Amino acid sequence: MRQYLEIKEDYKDCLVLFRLGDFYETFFEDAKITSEALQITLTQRNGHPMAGIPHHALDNYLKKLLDQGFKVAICEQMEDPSTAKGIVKREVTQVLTPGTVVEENMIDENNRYSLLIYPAKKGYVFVIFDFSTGDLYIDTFEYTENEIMDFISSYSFVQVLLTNNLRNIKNNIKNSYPGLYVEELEDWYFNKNNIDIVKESYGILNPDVLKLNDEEIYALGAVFKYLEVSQKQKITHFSFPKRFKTSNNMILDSTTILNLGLLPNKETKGKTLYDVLKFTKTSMGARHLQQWISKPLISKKEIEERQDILEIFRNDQLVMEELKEYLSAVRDVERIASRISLMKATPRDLTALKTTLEVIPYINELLLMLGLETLEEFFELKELLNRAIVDEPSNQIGKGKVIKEGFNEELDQYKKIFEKSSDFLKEIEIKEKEKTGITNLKVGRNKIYGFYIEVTKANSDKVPGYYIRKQTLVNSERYITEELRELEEKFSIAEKKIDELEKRIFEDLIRDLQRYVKTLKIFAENISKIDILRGFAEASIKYNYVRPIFSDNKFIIKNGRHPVVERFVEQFTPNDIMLDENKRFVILTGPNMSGKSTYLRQIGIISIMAQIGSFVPAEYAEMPILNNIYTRIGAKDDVVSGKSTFLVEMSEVSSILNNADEKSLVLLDEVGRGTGTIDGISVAWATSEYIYQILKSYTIFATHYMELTMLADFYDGILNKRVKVMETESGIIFMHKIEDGISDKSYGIEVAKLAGLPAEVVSRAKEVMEEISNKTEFENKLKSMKKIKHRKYQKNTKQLKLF
Ligand SMILES: Nc1ncnc2c1ncn2[C@@H]1O[C@H](COP(=O)(O)OP(=O)(O)OP(=O)(O)O)[C@@H](O)[C@H]1O
Repeated sequence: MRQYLEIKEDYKDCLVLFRLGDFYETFFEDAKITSEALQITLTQRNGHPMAGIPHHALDNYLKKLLDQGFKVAICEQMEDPSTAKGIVKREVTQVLTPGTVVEENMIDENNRYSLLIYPAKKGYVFVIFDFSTGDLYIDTFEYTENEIMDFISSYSFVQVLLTNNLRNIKNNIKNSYPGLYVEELEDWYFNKNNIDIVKESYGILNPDVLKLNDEEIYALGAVFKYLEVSQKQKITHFSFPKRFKTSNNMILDSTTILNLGLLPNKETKGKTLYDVLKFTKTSMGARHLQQWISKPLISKKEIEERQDILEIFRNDQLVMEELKEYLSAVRDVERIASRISLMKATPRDLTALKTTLEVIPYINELLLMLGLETLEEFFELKELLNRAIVDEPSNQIGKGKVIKEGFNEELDQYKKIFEKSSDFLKEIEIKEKEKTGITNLKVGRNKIYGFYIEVTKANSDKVPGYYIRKQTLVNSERYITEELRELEEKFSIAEKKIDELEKRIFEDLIRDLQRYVKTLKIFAENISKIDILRGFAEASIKYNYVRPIFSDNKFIIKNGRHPVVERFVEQFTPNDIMLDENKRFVILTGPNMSGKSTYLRQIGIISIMAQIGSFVPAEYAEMPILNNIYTRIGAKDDVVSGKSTFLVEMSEVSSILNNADEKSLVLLDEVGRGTGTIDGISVAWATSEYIYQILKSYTIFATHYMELTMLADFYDGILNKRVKVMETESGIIFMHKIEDGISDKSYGIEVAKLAGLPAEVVSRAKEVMEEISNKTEFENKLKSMKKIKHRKYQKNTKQLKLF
């Protein structure tokens, strides 16, 4: 127990799983927590609480603990208990958190991004990394605490690390995401010699090649230090840091990713753009698809390169189908490479790698037929794996069932001795039967007692004198002979040697394979691209998408559809948009539920699809390459920070007005609704003018404020559109069709009726409306709006930041 307490002292923040024989035990407070979390029995040892899990079921239980946000330290026996003198030496061999698991059976195909937040002089450095794939991004963001929360909400992080002076953010995260693992890192994680850790991890002499500033290097060093401490080894499998903000990509803000339903989270799973486009066959492809969607391209050349490949697949559907079959056999090489680098690869990983390498030539054959670039074939690696690993290896190393015959002479020799001894056992059985005349005599082996000759009690009198009694069972006796004892010794030595040798050979092999990690990761990226684009081709055929073309000053979508909504409604009504440099602002009016938000989102999503290289749900699309999309859709309270709906709304508008430009698409839904009508209209009016005059962004503004439609009288480039509604005897029918004009009524009461409000309430509402709707008043308001003085904005962005 003293040994346990000493170890626990160093791992106070962890649940310590302490190996005792065939169990991992937990003690004291840890035992109470573990038994509760895993629903296992709480027992006692010397009067102290204890709860244990069988060693073979570790992964299963570990997964449950990590999923519940615990940090777990695994304390192993460092020597064989049967030969150890005194107390068996034990050490913590690894510390696991949700962001540091890489074991195949504990994680699904999705990326497992962790986020480290480090306060910089200006803003915060974010390091976003996936330990299981080695993918890493870094950047400095001038975010407010609320923007940090938004950022966290739009990416499904598995853990957040932060410095200990960010308590407020930590508490906010804890309140908003109770299941998310959050850890404060002490100051010593961040210091000057982090530069050395970074250099070592990347094997570089000069960190300048990483193009990071000092603060970013510290933050990155802290990540490596954290991982080194928890994994107890050097970390070398990460890719060079990629910038989150690059000039090659659109940087979608988290609000837009959420508003447009681009990537799945718990609530939107199955109903996002990602779900519609996920025709990928490999886990790597699926993960990279998420990355593509969150970072659409802005280079026409790169987009068109993707489109060209897609088109090639699309034009040869037979090959496309065949390729699908082969891709299905491709395993998660990206993660296998990480496990090789971390010395955590299993025999199963190597078989998976072998299978993958075997299908590459077939994939390459198809790629060649299509005139596409082929993939690296790794001949040498394939040959090595074929030579080293048996076809169906056991996942338990040390039983002689992993390393192939011929790979290591010494191992082969002991395996032969082992096999011979088994044959010899059979011979002894025959011989002893003959000698003693006991026909049901059996020669066998028991894990604890070793070799034995078993004779039933009925035949005890026939047992010869040279049999030495070893064990008494209910109906039989077990004996040993001198010959058998000698054989047993040889057998045990061989068994032990096989165990030692196979483990060592396997370890050496993995170490040797580390030279392939970099190229395997490049392969992973290349095959993901093929997988995704093949999938885009399949989606484009199945869902009838067209290839968009890009032109600077036209934004034309004919008969466009919302790719997600169209999958869920019986009949989707397609709609057009036609904007250009002179007509680039649409005020869209229409009743609730008529399809305004869908239309708005559809234009955003189609733009994103176009810029990730996919075809789009439309009959024709000619669009500009946008450098960003900004959205203000839906009103939500920010309970955590205590901000009202209106304040959240205005913060978002402020961010748009500070960032959008003529190459942006701005989608506004109901701006100003969170406050009084007059205030709301005024803010919406001023915002629209500013966007129109100064930012010149392509904009669609859906609103209930009829008054805003008067903007079109002031500015030639502002258009009024409405959603068509049909009035019938029994109520209104939504046509979901966008047409020129202004929605003349708000139909609020009609929608209330559709929603099932009691008939009396609906008819009373109509009565009240008759009485209060004063036409003259409305007309007077319009008249006074006509008199609004023109205002020419002067661009002065510095003063704009309101929140
Ligand atoms: N073009 C369309 N074709 C078919 N169905 C549609 C179309 N657009 C919208 N719908 C259906 O109508 C529903 C309501 O659409 P949407 O949310 O866009 O309305 P809205 O006008 O924005 O409403 P609100 O003002 O209340 O937010 C959608 O969930 C969808 O089922």
